[in-house]
Amino acid sequence: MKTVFLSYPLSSEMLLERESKQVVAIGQFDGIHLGHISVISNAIALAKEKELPSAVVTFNPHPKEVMGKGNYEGYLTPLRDKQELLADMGIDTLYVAQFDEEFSRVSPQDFFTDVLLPLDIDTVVVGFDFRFGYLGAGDVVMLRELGSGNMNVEVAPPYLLDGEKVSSSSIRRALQSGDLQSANHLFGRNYKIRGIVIDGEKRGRTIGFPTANLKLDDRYVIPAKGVYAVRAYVHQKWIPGVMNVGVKPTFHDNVIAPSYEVHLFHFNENVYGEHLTVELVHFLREERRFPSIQELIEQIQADAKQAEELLMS
Ligand SMILES: Cc1cc2nc3c(=O)[nH]c(=O)nc-3n(C[C@H](O)[C@H](O)[C@H](O)COP(=O)(O)O)c2cc1C
Ligand SMILES: Nc1ncnc2c1ncn2[C@@H]1O[C@H](COP(=O)(O)OP(=O)(O)OP(=O)(O)O)[C@@H](O)[C@H]1O
Repeated sequence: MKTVFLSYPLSSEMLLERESKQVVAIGQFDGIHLGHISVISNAIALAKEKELPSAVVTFNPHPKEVMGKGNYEGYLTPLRDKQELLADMGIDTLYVAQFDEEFSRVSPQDFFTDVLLPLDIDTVVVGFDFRFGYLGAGDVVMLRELGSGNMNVEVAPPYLLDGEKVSSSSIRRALQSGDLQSANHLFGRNYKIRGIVIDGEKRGRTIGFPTANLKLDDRYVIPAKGVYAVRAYVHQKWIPGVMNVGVKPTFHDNVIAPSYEVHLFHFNENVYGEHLTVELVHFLREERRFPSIQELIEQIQADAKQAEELLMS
């Protein structure tokens, strides 16, 4: 998959020499959840049928990060994860439109004329509630009007699960409240985060549970504080383990930023400075303050046993 970065207004260097038209899905697609997958698969199927290449247009940073003045809760799939997932799905080109204040003020008409038309689109695929342009003033009715005579417009119906529209917002809420099971159900896969292993306080070893402390690579949505059964991709293998996301209240007061600590089972290799991908499989319990270190150790032993059983089943 090629990734092409676009900034507004588009220049000719951003537009590759094209041999044919293409089928393009447009959206923020943070999470690449089941709803997004249905829209994108629609584009891929149409592209196959028409023997044309497939593409996705997305926006980066997330418009809510740019417009939200720092209140943004984080990404489910930062750009790198999005690229990986879309490449795996078989998308040929990913267009990443640089989202900034100026781009946010582009009208729906100008977005169509200045961004979509130059992409040489045969068919554009969007979800039923797609909005575009300044203040989200453009919708699928307007897209069909603008498209008429220029390109086909395909609108994917709502993708529902248990009667509700699958959305990035509902997945963010589920992750933040410890409902990992719902989040993973809505993703259609397990949530993953990626980070580099940094020095911790080196206490883990002394309590019998050495942990790899992660500094996340991107501004991910912070999952609920607590203990998770996980698998980590390290040295080309998926290794089961437990992760604590939290502030270690047994040892610290007034810590705000949570740490991500992973204890891998039956693993004794040096991973400092390496990048780990951690897949969150089950939420086990909330983080607690223990009256003694011994009680914390006993609880971690129980967590590890429970995680190992769950991950084996
Ligand atoms: C599975 C697991 C569960 C944990 N649960 C808690 C907890 O409930 N409360 C707490 O204060 N610390 C908890 N911790 C964090 C430990 O206190 C921490 O791993 C230890 O202090 C080592 O920290 P360090 O690697 O920064 O040295 C947990 C750690 C693991 C691996
Ligand atoms: N459940 C769904 N069914 C069908 N189309 C969807 C669904 N969710 C999103 N889409 C479509 O996918 C594209 C990207 O949507 P977007 O990422 O804004 O959706 P979202 O998951 O609802 O996000 P948020 O919760 O942040 O509003 C849009 O074209 C949108 O209409």
